[in-house]
Amino acid sequence: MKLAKPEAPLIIVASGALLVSSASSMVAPLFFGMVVDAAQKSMEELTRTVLIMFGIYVGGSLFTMARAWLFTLAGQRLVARLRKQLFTSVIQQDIAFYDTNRTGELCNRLSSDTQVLQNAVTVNMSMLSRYLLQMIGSLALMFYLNASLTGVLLAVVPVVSLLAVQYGIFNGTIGIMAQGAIALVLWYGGKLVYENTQDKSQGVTPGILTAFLLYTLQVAMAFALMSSLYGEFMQALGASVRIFALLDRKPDVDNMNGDILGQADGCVEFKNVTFTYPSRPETKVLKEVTFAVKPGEMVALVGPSGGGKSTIVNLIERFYDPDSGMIQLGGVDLKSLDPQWFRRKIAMVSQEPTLFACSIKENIAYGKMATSEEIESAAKQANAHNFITTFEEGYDTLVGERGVRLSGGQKQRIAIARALIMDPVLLLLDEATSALDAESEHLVQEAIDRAMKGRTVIVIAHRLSTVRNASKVIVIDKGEIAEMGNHEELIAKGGVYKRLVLRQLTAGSLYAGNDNLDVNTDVKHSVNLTLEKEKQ
Ligand SMILES: Nc1ncnc2c1ncn2[C@@H]1O[C@H](COP(=O)(O)OP(=O)(O)OP(=O)(O)O)[C@@H](O)[C@H]1O
Repeated sequence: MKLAKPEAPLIIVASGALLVSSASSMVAPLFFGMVVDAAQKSMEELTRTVLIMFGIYVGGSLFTMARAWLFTLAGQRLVARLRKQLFTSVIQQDIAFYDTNRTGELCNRLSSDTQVLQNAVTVNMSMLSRYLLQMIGSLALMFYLNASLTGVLLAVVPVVSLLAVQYGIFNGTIGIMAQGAIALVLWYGGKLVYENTQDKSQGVTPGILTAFLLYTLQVAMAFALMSSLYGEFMQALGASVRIFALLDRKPDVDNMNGDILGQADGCVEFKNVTFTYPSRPETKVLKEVTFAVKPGEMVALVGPSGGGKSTIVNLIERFYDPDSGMIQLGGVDLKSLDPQWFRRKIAMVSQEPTLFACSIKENIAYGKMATSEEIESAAKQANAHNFITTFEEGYDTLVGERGVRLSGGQKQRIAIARALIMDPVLLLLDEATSALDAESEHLVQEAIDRAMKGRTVIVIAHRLSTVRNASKVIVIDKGEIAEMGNHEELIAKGGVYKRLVLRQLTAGSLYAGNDNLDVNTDVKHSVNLTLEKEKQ
């Protein structure tokens, strides 16, 4: 596996330690048996054997510790790199990916799936190799020492293993008691075999018998523990399939390649754009949409809720690609431009701005490395400076997760400052419909009006006053352009737009089902005048 390459030396050393520690546990029962026999001979022999056994035990333990430490180290390094690669892959994905993948699941991929994989390739793998080595080594030694006795004792291995797998008898106090009971049964069973067979003549000593019993237990235990690893390996298999699917996923909207234009002029053109959200392939959200926005123009998108206004904005940012047709920026197909480049030329202020859990300063300077002066100047233009300076920490105030420590109006003004600091050629705006108090609303509106000056603006308009100032109003209904023209022309036309305006005048809303909208009395008056003129 390419991923494990840098850890290869560590894993090789760890495997060496694994071999030595497994060998020591393989010979341990034999030496225990030798102690039993030595006890019947002389004190010196007993001392010598006990010392050798102790040496093997201490040496084996040291290698076991080294093995565990090295495998853990290799595993942690591996998982750290895997997480970095996964994170890079996650943040490179297109927006469509986030429409279908939940954040919680992605976090799981990064945290627990990688952890499961780490355990599998290091701890579980080393345990499996150790048990396997222990089992094969022990069996080989037993056969070498006495084949017929091995045959008899091995008959009990499946029973003990089954008990162990079924009831987990190797854990806790019950485990120790169960092991003791099994050892007793084996001891008497073995003794019986020993006394009633010709093995007596083959030099089976009580020590060898003890060693055999311990080996039988060891083999049974290794077998049981190996089967318990099966579940963990299956889990790791699932985790690795999910991880590698994510690592290998190529975003549909390619972020890496594309041209950089010398100058971006803010001119936007939609040519027969048809679009379906990948997460809802059965519904066409935009149908053959064609319009052009000239540099410096202010264009308002209006229409009933769900008509496709935000979708148009999403497509300009190239969060998605159209199914057919073309979107051009500065006369060039958006698909052939470098998204990282053109997104720096476009700023977006949405109804619910996304703030990050850091300071106000960092939130404003999110799109650009800016000086304190630039940050302050942007905040002043966005009517945010005054409220920021009332905070004890000023621009260093932490806004909390998603900006929870700020009011709706304050969040919007921070978002406007963030847009202004970029000095974008194209400003995409979604006017707030959320209920702001009159003071806050006025400050936000003033900031928006200021932000619009001197650049191309496409605004999803909710206020009649904005629409009236727009050089072009595009009415989007059910994914199609229903009408296009300026306010006066569209009122004169007497179509969808006029009905929307009338509804706003009667229900206080430019859109069906939304009555939070503000209509200034003077605007109402002017529209009424227009409508009356039209009647005459
Ligand atoms: N990410 C998405 N995945 C699937 N469908 C979506 C997605 N976003 C919007 N839609 C659907 O696309 C259609 C157009 O939505 P859009 O948000 O563009 O409308 P809108 O005119 O901006 O509405 P509103 O004024 O309520 O914001 C709706 O039917 C909506 O349900």
